[in-house]
Amino acid sequence: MTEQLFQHTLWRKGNQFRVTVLAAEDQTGHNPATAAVYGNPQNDCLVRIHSRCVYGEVFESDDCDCRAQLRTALQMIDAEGAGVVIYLDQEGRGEGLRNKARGYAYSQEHHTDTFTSYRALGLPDDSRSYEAAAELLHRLNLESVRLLTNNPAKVKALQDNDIDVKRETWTVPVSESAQAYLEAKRQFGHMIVTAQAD
Ligand SMILES: Nc1nc2c(ncn2[C@@H]2O[C@H](COP(=O)(O)OP(=O)(O)OP(=O)(O)O)[C@@H](O)[C@H]2O)c(=O)[nH]1
Repeated sequence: MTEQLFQHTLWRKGNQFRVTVLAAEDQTGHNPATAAVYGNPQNDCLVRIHSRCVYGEVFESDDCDCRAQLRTALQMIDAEGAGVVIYLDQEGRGEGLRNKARGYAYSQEHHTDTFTSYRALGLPDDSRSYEAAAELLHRLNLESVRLLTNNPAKVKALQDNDIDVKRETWTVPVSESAQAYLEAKRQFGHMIVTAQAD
């Protein structure tokens, strides 16, 4: 089925932005890829592709960097006046909340990091896909972007979908309790330079 863009505006901290939802017309029951589009983004604009984390973003858990990254990306793009934040409903690195919660419980019982726990539970390290994000960028006429990420899989996924990517190195200050998570991501190949505690 052909996917369509559904668009409208919202306000954030006094600035208006455009919401762009990429979905099949009759798509209900799960959340499609969504973009917050600031200003009039052109090639080489700042882009953040962010996967859902209910613990960090909604419950304000300090155990991961998800909330800090999302807020920082929104602030940076808002400050530049143009750019895109794409939000993907890919909780728990694509495994969903049930398996994410199982992983957390396993980690707390066995003192393992998140990747070790997933493996012990027979789950893939990361089952996310970024095709919908690439499609959204194409629909926004963006062929090259400055991507806010430390995750090489996101860079490769966009490149594989014919988008030229310059990785925007960033360091988002996070609390002490997120350091173990950052270290696990680093060992898994994320290009995290330093992790600052606030
Ligand atoms: N299983 C599990 N998933 C987590 C944990 N903390 C965060 N996540 C998930 O990890 C993913 C983080 O996604 P993003 O913030 O988009 O990106 P990233 O892969 O960390 O890479 P960056 O672009 O560098 O931030 C989301 O799917 C979260 O739900 C955790 O402790 N355990």
